[in-house]
Amino acid sequence: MFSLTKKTIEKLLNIGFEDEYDNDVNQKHVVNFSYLMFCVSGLLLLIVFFSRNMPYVVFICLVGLWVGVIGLRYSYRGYFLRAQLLMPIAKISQVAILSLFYFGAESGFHLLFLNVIAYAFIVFRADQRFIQYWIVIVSIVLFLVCEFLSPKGLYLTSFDQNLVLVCVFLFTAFYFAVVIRLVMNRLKAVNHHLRQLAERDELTGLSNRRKVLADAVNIFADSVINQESCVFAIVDLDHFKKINDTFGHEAGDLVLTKVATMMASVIRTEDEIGRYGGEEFIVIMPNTNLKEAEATMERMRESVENMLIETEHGIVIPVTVSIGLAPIAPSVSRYEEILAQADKGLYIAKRSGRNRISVQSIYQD
Ligand SMILES: Nc1nc2c(ncn2[C@@H]2O[C@H](COP(=O)(O)OP(=O)(O)OP(=O)(O)O)[C@@H](O)[C@H]2O)c(=O)[nH]1
Repeated sequence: MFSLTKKTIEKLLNIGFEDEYDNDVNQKHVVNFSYLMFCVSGLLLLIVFFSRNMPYVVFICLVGLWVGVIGLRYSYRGYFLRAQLLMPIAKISQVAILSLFYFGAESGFHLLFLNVIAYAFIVFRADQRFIQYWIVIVSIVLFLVCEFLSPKGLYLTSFDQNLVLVCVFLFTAFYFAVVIRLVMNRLKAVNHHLRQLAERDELTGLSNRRKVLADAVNIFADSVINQESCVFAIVDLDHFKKINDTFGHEAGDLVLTKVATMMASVIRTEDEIGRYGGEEFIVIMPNTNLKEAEATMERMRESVENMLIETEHGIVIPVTVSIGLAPIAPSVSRYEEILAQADKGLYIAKRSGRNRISVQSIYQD
């Protein structure tokens, strides 16, 4: 029940846009949310006026509700600017009518101008400052008019008055809380997305060079401090230039992607893998002794060798990898030295005929 309500609300908030990373996504959420709140408050007022037997005002409430639905419809159809603009006009009219003509300023309805001001600041972009300032100025002026002219409205008992004030307070607090939450959630999602873009290799989906080297620094430091074994490996596709030249660059990309996925599936979740550059990858295996690392890398080598990667014409592309391995040694103070050792291992594996692994270790365990 709760998740169904949540899903329905999310659907309503997302009216009129699908792209999660759309530039105006925050504003659109707030616009839709404001319309939802507008409709809900309009409905409540409708009930109040109906129960007080005031058909004339009930009619005005119905008009307000109709405007709310039109706003949502604008959003749905993609007329975002119209949806943006109609909301403050409708809200200002609603609050002004309530405060100046019906309930009077003592009701406290005019505090709802705060919501309009918050709306204006969040929903309009820097290039829409003109509209933003107008909405803020009109709201402030009308607020002051209500406050200082103190128009009298319907006779409200002190209980009625308190009730309205509590409702206005709750409505405003809820509005602010949800709007801040919407903005924060979006910010979090965008930050996450940006981090992904900054840390992922676009082609293979693995960590990119920057991320895997940052991991290397951290894992190296942790291993040294905790005196744990750790092994670095560099994996390089054999004769990759030939694959590109023979089957085309697109086929080369396909090979890189498939091999990367296969390699990532061979290692443990606590291991790290990333694209070092071109057809070269780094694997970092924390908490692993050399024998275990050799076994994992041998499994990786074999898995790649046995892969069946086909071009779109059904031709199988033969792929193998050479791997250089190096464990952390107590005498080493920088991770770059371990990487250099692994690179040396890779060079030897290539020179010895490729499709093999080679260990460069200062000490064997
Ligand atoms: N398709 C594709 N090719 C790439 C990419 N990045 C680098 N390459 C190619 O990878 C090839 C690497 O060639 P080399 O460094 O000569 O190495 P190799 O042919 O694999 O030879 P060995 O490493 O000695 O076995 C170059 O032709 C690059 O253009 C990429 O993202 N996609």
